[in-house]
Amino acid sequence: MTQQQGLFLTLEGIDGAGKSSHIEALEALFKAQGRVVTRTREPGGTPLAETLRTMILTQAMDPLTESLLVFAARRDHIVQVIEPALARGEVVLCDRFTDATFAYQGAGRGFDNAVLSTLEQWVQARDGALLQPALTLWFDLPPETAAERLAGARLPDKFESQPVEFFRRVAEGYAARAAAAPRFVRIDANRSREQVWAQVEAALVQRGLVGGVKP
Ligand SMILES: Nc1ncnc2c1ncn2[C@@H]1O[C@H](COP(=O)(O)OP(=O)(O)OP(=O)(O)O)[C@@H](O)[C@H]1O
Ligand SMILES: Cc1cn([C@H]2C[C@H](O)[C@@H](COP(=O)(O)O)O2)c(=O)[nH]c1=O
Repeated sequence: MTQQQGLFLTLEGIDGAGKSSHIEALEALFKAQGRVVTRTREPGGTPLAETLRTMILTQAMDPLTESLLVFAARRDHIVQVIEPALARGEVVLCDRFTDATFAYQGAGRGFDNAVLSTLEQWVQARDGALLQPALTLWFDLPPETAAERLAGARLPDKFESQPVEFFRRVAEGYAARAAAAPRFVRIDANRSREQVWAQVEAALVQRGLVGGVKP
């Protein structure tokens, strides 16, 4: 039997946009197609990267330190989890990846995009190219609505405690990334869960990544 090609798919959006609410159904959808799925997240996905995640999400630090820790976690995640899973022909579903760094540290914190691009080159170099997702589902939701959804849902972490202006900049960062890369699919997240899921499923079907099977 020929091995299937690995597929790297990421979910992006501001905090509270609804990514995590759909990742389980996405996993089920690919499994229903006979695919093996590695579901993971950033920052995190390995013991070392999860330790770094705790630091990043709980401790105050300057934007360069934050960026270096995010990319250090990413490097370990790529080497230990993402690349091996892709080499085995699996579907890697990752809750956030480098677009989040450009959106949060770049647009949100105002950190230098050129430095982030250099770190990206170092960390994601792969056979003379850059490891990038094949598809990025961008959950686009107004920051005010995201804040309403998160209010009372859980205790806010360091990023979730930021004012709405921060998330406006992060959302603009995502919009700029999406305009520059055809791998992005905008999901209108300001809809019911069912309507959001219908857009996700349609995006995958349109690109021939899954058949029309319901999970
Ligand atoms: N379409 C929707 N309509 C209303 N509420 C929603 C919808 N989708 C998700 N929610 C709720 O909004 C909150 C945030 O959703 P979720 O945790 O999936 O967002 P997220 O993008 O993963 O956030 P984070 O990145 O901060 O983890 C949750 O309480 C969830 O139940
Ligand atoms: C990958 C990545 C993440 N962040 C921020 C974005 C979120 O606020 C948290 C992760 O929390 P989630 O509930 O798992 O979404 O980390 C960041 O600032 N930079 C990054 O590169």
